[in-house]
Amino acid sequence: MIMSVALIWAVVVGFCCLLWLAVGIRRRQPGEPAVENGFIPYLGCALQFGANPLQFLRSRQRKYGHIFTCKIAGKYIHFLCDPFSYHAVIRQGRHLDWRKFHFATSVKAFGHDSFDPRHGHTTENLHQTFLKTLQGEALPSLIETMMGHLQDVMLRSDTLSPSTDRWEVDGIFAFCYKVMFESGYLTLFGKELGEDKSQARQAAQKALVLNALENFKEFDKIFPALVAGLPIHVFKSAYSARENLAKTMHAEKLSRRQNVSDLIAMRMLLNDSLSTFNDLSKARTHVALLWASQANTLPATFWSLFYMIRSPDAMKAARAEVQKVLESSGQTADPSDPRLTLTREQLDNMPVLDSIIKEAMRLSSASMNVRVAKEDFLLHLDNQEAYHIRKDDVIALYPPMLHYDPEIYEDPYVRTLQNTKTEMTDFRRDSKKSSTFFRGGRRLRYFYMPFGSGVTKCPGRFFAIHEIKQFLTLVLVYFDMELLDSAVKVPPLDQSRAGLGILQPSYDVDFRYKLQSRQ
Ligand code: HEM
Repeated sequence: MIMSVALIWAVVVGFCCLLWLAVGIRRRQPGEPAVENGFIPYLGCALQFGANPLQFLRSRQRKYGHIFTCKIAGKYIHFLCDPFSYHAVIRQGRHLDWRKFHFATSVKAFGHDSFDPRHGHTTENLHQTFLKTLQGEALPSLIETMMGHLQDVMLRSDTLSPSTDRWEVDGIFAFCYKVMFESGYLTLFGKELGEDKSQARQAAQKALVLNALENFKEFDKIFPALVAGLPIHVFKSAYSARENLAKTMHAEKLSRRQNVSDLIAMRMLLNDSLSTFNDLSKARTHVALLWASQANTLPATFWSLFYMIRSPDAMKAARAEVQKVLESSGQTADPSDPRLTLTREQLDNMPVLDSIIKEAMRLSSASMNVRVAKEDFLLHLDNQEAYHIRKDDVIALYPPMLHYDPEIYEDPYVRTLQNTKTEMTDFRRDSKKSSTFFRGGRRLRYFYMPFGSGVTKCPGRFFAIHEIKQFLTLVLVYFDMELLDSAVKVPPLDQSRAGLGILQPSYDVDFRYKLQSRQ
């Protein structure tokens, strides 16, 4: 009896294996890139890729060359590793769909109805909404509001309560998280105070932001799993965290807030006028924007502050730059009346901070640029080779392959803020000069891509750089800061989020800060 059950199982397993071999794996057709199906049905190479994406891609690049195909979580992904061919993907955009993947990912993660106009829930051109409300004329007011909130959070509220005669010890990531989250949240979603400015009202407002922060953290933890396709219901606490956030973003709640950003105000209007979304779906679209505005900014701020504090040279140069900008605008920092302002032009003219932020992001960004083939087509690469791509296959660019390429960035891991050979790391040069980078003697068009590329390039990138610059400016003018361990190692990147943007540190790094005393 036991023998026959074992035999039946063996036959079933054997049959499944044959079925998988017959239909579950792809065979390379003439003219196609080399293909790796991986050993695990559906997942394919997902685990090997996930363990160390850069190492995985480099080893396949050595084996197969500029382009190869890997099955990952049910999708066939063509990884393009030749930076000179990145332009080819952008040029042949007519064969590629950038919306499909992005819209589908947002629906999966945030649970709202689709933004894809082809699905008929809305006619809003989301891309235009973002450009109108995050760039150009919309930018100065975002910057001004953020600067006010940053100073309120650092000095007026009880978030930090720093003093001149006592060092406070905190993790750098924890510090950046609480200051940037609260300031960014209030900048986008405004404050619910109305006429009532009583202490009780202020406390309720504070509690709302703190709850949002906790819910955001809980939800953000499982974000990679959602993108990989796992349903949110598997993660009970993350699901309720997301829904708690959505509850605070229903139209009637948001309409009570003051100083809501143009982005959220316009999205509310267009949700009502151009979509058939129900109230919950509308609220969830705002949660998606909260995530987009914070998930990368928080770790990017951490890495910027960490690398700056860690390098005495960088810190000295940054302090001098900040001092110069304040002097030239006739401002002095007064922590008891914190009202510094910096215009967009002044912020654009801070090459030292610019370099610190850009280098910090070069070393920590891992956003994968993804396009889906609309039809079978021939992808022409820079070296005149051409490859057949099948409909619905994915083409991916993985910028860390550039960011850590020693032929582009000499000593890519150690050069931060010490090497003066290239403009991006030379924090004394003028950032307005266009940077040029080469590989094998040829000038590169694409060498730095933390914000993505082409049509899907992050629309919030100017605001993001400005808000991190404002943050660094303020910590430099108001605080003295030191690492607890001046020889501390750079914490490893948490690779579980590889592909999704700026990676977080695997663990936090302690520092101490106190208010600068003024004579
Ligand atoms: C250091 C900070 C930031 C980084 C590194 C970053 C990076 C990115 C990346 C890589 C994408 C996807 C691009 C693609 O898929 O090809 C993206 C999309 C987006 N980002 Fe950012 N981002 C940052 C900050 C912000 C901020 C502060 C905002 C808003 C206030 C924002 C709003 C958005 C939006 C709305 C999208 C979706 C665009 C679309 O689908 O059309 N981002 N960002």
